[in-house]
Amino acid sequence: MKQDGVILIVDDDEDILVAGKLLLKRHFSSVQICNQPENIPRLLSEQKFDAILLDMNFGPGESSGAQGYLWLEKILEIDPQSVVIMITAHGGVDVAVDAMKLGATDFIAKPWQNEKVVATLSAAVQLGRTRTEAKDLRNTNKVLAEVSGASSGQALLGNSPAMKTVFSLIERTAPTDANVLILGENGTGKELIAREIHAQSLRSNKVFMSVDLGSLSETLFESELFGHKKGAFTGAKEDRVGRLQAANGGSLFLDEIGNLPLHLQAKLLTVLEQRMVTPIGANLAVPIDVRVITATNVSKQDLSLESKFRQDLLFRLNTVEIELPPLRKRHQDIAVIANHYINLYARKYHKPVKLLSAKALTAIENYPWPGNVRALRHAIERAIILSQGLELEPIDFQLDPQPNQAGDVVAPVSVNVANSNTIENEDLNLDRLEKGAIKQALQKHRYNISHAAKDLGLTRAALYRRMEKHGF
Ligand SMILES: Nc1ncnc2c1ncn2[C@@H]1O[C@H](COP(=O)(O)OP(=O)(O)OP(=O)(O)O)[C@@H](O)[C@H]1O
Repeated sequence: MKQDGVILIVDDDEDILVAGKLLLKRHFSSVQICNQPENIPRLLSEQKFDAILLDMNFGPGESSGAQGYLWLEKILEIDPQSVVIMITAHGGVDVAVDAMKLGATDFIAKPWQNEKVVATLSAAVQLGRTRTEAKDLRNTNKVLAEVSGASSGQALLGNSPAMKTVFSLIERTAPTDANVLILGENGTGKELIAREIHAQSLRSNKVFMSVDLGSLSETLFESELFGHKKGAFTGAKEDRVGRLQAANGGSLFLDEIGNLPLHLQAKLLTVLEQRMVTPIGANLAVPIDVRVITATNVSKQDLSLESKFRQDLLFRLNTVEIELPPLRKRHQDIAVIANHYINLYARKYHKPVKLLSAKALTAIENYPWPGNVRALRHAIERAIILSQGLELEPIDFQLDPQPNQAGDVVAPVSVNVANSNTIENEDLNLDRLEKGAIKQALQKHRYNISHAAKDLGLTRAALYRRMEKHGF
């Protein structure tokens, strides 16, 4: 069977070209020949060759190899990944060795032995493919690092004294490698802050790896974080690199760290102390270099309970602590964030940019936003889509009257599906029932997404998707 490989033979001796083509055609999928090296740049620009067989001497009586060196250099200049095999005259080993110092992969001496030529080219083609794959991988990694490492393109906004303190903390902390713990309710912008820290850090051109511990099932935690070897447990069909290892060189953002079970807290602590990670089922530990940024919506008070969170791990994680107050406690941020998203969604939905009416601004500034900035953002998106007037009015925001200033829930909820198997409400529309159940769960758990998701039997990610769908 022919090997998948595209080969180019460059030689001014027609006999060599014909013999080489006849031989190699039987073993490789494509063989091209060229009797004038001047055509090499054009050929390389037209096609990718897995291996190039290049003569050392062109022109009658030439034996110095100078032409071969020249064209070898030219080829590597055009594509440094090229795999070039030199064709040397009998006894021209010195010349071949010099060519290899310049970057040739191997050489074949004339007159050649067919088996040797095929074997050399077969290895060369494989090397060529591996080099191309490695280059593609490097490029993919670079793009991934750029995409994930960038500040997500989202502006971190705020005028409040609390946000000014946060900006200053980010600026001072980012360039150090200090671990940072971000505390705040769901939707306050913890992930945005983590990305900003990474973007302003010396690791900004490396990967930013985010792991939402709130949406992982307990069985997945360990393998997701630490990785596993093939066969380490039922279902481990192949080796898997853990997130800690994948974040090597960059920053690892562990969201909802409060959800990490106690026994894995111990394992994480060991990894951070030793800067080594051992995938499940592996014998060898792998060194890692990551900056760890964590976030949680668990209160500081709860986090300092040894029964819930290992205090030695907490001290490792909270070298710097950033506390993000809920939006209702920093209403000076509301106008600037609202205007930013009005512009963004007007562009997205091809709508005219509208101003907030004075009444609308007062309404959103006085609303307690139990879902914080995430909910404000969704409310703006909905308002942009629905608004028909010249300005955005309070009615466009469909603000629920239920929470009072302190964020306490006081309003009754219209749909009750939580405690009974029979649905008393007349409305059996599944979509509305789902919306009602989500609303009820969010209110019950004061917009704690992890708890609401658990109550609804959903992962956090699934709840977010549904919240988005229903415009929460
Ligand atoms: N200061 C801010 N300026 C602009 N947008 C913000 C700000 N804070 C949060 N947002 C937006 O609000 C949404 C939620 O932010 P983010 O995911 O960072 O919150 P979080 O606290 O990590 O939430 P969770 O605890 O649920 O994971 C995002 O769309 C984010 O862009």
